[in-house]
Amino acid sequence: MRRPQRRALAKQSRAKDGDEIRLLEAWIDAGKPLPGTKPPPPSEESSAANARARARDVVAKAAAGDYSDYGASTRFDELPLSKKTKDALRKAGYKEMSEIQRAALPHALCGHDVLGAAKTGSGKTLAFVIPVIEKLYREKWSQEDGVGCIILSPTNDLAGQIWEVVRKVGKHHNFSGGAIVKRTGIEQEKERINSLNILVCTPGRLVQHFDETPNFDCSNLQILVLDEADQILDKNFKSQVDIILSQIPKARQTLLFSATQTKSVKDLARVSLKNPEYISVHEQASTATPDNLEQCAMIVPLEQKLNMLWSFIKRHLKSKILVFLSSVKQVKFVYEIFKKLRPGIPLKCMHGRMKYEVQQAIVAEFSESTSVLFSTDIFARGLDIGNVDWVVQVDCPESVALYIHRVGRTARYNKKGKSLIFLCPEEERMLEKLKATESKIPINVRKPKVEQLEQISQNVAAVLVKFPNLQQLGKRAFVTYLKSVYLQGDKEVFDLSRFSAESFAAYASSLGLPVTPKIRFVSHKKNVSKKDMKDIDVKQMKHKAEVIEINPQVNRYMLADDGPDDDILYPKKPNTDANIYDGLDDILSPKVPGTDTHMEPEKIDELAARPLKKKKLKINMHRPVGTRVKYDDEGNAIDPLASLAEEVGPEDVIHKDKILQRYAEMLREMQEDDKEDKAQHKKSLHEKKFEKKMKLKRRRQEETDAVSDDSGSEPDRNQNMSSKGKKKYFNNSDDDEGGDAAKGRDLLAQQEALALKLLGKMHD
Ligand SMILES: Nc1ncnc2c1ncn2[C@@H]1O[C@H](COP(=O)(O)OP(=O)(O)OP(=O)(O)O)[C@@H](O)[C@H]1O
Repeated sequence: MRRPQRRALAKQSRAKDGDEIRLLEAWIDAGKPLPGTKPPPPSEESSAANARARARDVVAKAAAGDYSDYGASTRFDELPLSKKTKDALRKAGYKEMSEIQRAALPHALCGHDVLGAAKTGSGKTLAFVIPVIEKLYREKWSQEDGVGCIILSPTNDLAGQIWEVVRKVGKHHNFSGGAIVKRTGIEQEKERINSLNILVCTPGRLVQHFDETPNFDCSNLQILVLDEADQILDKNFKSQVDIILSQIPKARQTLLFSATQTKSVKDLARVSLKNPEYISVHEQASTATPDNLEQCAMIVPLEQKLNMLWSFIKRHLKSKILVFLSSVKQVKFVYEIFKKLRPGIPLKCMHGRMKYEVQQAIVAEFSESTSVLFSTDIFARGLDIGNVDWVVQVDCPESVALYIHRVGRTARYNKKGKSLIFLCPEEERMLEKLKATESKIPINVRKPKVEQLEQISQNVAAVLVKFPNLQQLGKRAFVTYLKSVYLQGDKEVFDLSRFSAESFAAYASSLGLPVTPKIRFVSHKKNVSKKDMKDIDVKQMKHKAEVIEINPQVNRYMLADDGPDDDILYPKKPNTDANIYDGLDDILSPKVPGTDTHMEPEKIDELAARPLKKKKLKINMHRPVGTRVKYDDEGNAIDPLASLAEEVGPEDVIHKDKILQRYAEMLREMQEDDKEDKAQHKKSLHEKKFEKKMKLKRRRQEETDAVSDDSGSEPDRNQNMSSKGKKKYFNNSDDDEGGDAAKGRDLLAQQEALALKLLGKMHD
């Protein structure tokens, strides 16, 4: 009895969906925004009650065939969205649209390709998730239709986060989908991937499925989304994205979003956008970063960075702080050391070498509690953690764009936040870039209060003595930091030759290391695959912790999931928004009025307290690729040619001349051996022959003796016979043949002996 009822209900619901889809399609078509149009500013009279009434009115009119121009909507419920989506949005607390949502949703809903740019934390995720769900709903997509949408994200964690938003918004719909991340094994994924309608994944994982999953089919794809599009389209993902684009239909909708959007025509041509809407809602804004973000920079010499970070944390024990370092080793080292030194606030660390579940657990914990999270750039883009008070960049970001993404982990969606970046004096150029008008970053330079700077190098050294394994980690943190600087593409900012050998030594000692680890920079073969290069590095690091070779072709991202010290201070540049920095008084820096951004030399002397006068390393970073710079024990660069002899060890290179010489020697030896063998063989033949002769002689003698004992005639006959026999023995043709055969055997034996010798020599 129940079954027919259920079937009837399903039928009813399908009919209802069908009606709703017809209504939505008519509404979308009738009220769609004209290409290139932006929404008008929201009207003033929007009390919550008014807005709700207006939304009800809009929907009622649409149902009656009077479709509104939804391009001007300010609330989600004024848009031509399915009831299921609206209900989910309402339950999740999303009512008013953000600026990017207002601008992008009307275009995306009516099927336009969109290239969306808006500040970090401004709600870009919903701006692409809603159109995805609505498109599949209107297409009546079901499990049997296979993959209808792919959302690409640069990291697994971000893919997981986006999937959660898809789940939240699509919870009343019947789509299947998932974040294809390393949590589930690839084999399990292969089994289910063809039945998923919405895939959220990294380009690498998707390509793996194209390569390995039988019958993996995306030929029905309706929408492709690239979150953090500029990163997905950059050279690090190029080959993977090209494969993906070759496997999906060209007739699709494409949505590209990022806070730092690509404007490269080449990039956009690759994704074959069709009349895209370029929506950059904050293009006219005075800042590229969130308005509620207070930003500050400090010039900190390499060897004082750890002290500075420690002192900062000790003064912010009630804050949620996200700290960016440039390599996994640094993250691990700083985390382990600070944990041992107990600053009085929970510490966490996160990097790409962790299991996905562990990363998720850490993110969840960090969201909940006041703590310090040390992280690589795996966390820099997209991740949405509530209420981060401070973002501290201990190591300089590789670009202004990365700076924007890192600081964007705080001050999200109307919340307040603060950020602090430590820059070495050698990286001063980055400060200029951040302050450049076109960067639109209102950053304020502060100088720390020296008296509040805690010197922890000795404590760190004591920890290393107690925990020797941390010493290894310290060495690796040291070398990977230098490595990351060396591998940076922007040599205006990252130039190791600007650092003195003494600052390296002081940096090593600030990490508690008793000696400065040796570093060697090497260029490896061209055309080595990224994976191989990574392996080379890892291998080298495994067996020689102190001498690390750096391949300039190793991409920086490879390290990412793999720092600096003293305070030099810039006087603060006058800023018309000076009072927005009031909240920063509590870092370690009093405000210094003035316009000059030069370093104060007396401060450098006072604070850096460097043991020796700076001596510049003679490193030519602009040398042609393929040459190697080596350093001696003091850290001085050795002339590449001078070090060539040393570099080319017998085990490294096989010399052709030497090989030929060795072969000639072997041949001579073998010929001599040959002569000896022949002589030996001849001798042994002679001996045998002689022995036979003697035997015969003896026998004949015996016979003669026997005959002489007999009667007369017979012995002559016998003698004749024996002499005949003797003659016959030596002269008959059989015997002649036997002699040739013996010669042949001898020759064969000689050859075998020779071959054996030759083999023996070769093995030697
Ligand atoms: N309309 C809205 N109303 C209320 N909160 C919203 C709205 N849209 C988004 N949010 C919230 O704002 C926060 C940031 O959103 P989201 O992660 O989409 O930002 P983003 O622009 O993608 O940032 P990023 O550039 O860092 O990736 C999230 O916590 C999200 O839940």
